[in-house]
Amino acid sequence: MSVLVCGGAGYIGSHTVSELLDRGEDVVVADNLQKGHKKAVLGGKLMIGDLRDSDFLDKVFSENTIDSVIQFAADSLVGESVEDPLKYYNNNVVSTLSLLSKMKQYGVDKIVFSSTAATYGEPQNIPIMETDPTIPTNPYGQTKLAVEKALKWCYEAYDIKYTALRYFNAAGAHISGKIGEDHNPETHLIPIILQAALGQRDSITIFGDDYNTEDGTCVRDYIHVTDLADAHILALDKMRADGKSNIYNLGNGNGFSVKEVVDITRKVTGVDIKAELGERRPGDPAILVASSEKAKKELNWKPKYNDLGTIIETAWKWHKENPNGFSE
Ligand SMILES: NC(=O)c1ccc[n+]([C@@H]2O[C@H](COP(=O)([O-])OP(=O)(O)OC[C@H]3O[C@@H](n4cnc5c(N)ncnc54)[C@H](O)[C@@H]3O)[C@@H](O)[C@H]2O)c1
Ligand SMILES: O=c1ccn([C@@H]2O[C@H](COP(=O)(O)OP(=O)(O)O[C@H]3O[C@H](CO)[C@@H](O)[C@H](O)[C@H]3O)[C@@H](O)[C@H]2O)c(=O)[nH]1
Repeated sequence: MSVLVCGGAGYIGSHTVSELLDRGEDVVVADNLQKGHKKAVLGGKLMIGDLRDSDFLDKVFSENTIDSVIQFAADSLVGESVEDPLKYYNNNVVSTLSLLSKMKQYGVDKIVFSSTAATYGEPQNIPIMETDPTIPTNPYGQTKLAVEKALKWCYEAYDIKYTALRYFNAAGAHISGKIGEDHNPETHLIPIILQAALGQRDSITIFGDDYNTEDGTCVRDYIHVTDLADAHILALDKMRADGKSNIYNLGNGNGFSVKEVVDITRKVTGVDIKAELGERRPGDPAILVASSEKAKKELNWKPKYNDLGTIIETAWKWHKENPNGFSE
């Protein structure tokens, strides 16, 4: 029996594939490589295709014996989603509905879904709890919330068990340095600062310093990618054991402002990275910090990388050793 990892050639997906392989699971990866990389998939079987392609999914489900699915495949840039919402509804909602139809058809009844802190929108409480209101401020978060609702109804109607994991900001790279974050174009804060440290950019731009936060810049909760990967496996284990559906936040509970992230990265790299002030980026909430108590209690999730300096060190190792990312 295999775990099907959709989007497994991407950043978080490839780190999860690595952890699944380490614990002896059979893995099938389905990815259209629009953002992913062949070299990021460290083992298992890679099948290249799009989740919206029904024939492709028939091939995936008929050629393999799938026990459960982990669904990472999506477009996931807040700013781009504001500019092009249809792209986000099309990929994020249509792809996952297409996948769910095939799961129903082939009798596969467990899915772990990559959701996001962006489902909450401008939070009413910090840290954010799973029971807090979900009012997304951008189409990206709205599409993820739409899928969460679809999962709930599919659970009730077809008994497809789901775990929606609402990640906060994924960061860092595999401790070994063998895989890491390689997005093109890169838009995420930490890799952008590291590109500046490598001299690949002259400077970075801070998107707004007039937010209602201590130093005026946005505050985020950065969680190590391997800690995220581990939570997916614990979620699978739990669904296999109790057959229940659930939603969990995954963050490390500490908020860091953009300016603080820049300062810590300067210390880690020893480079005096130049930071300029720019306009706010549309769709950005001021503060997103998680309460992950539910995941710790119910999944027995124990994040290992609690210090942001350590998280950035793992990313720095990857970027220094792979300044041009993956070769394919
Ligand atoms: N990176 C973060 O901080 C973060 C935070 C919260 C949630 N998420 C969610 O986690 C998931 C993974 O994020 P990531 O940063 O690893 O992204 P990523 O872009 O690196 O990975 C996504 C992968 O899915 C593939 N893909 C996209 N659409 C596809 C389709 N229609 N068919 C087949 N493959 C397709 C891409 O080629 C890529 O390999 C996404 O769903 C994202 O929304 C990410
Ligand atoms: O050049 C840059 C890039 C980012 N930022 C800021 O840095 C913070 C982090 O931005 P980024 O790394 O782009 O992540 P987010 O926009 O917070 O989104 C990430 O985290 C979300 C959950 O919190 C996920 O849902 C998204 O998929 C994922 O991209 C934000 O306040 C940005 O405005 C800058 O100031 N300058």
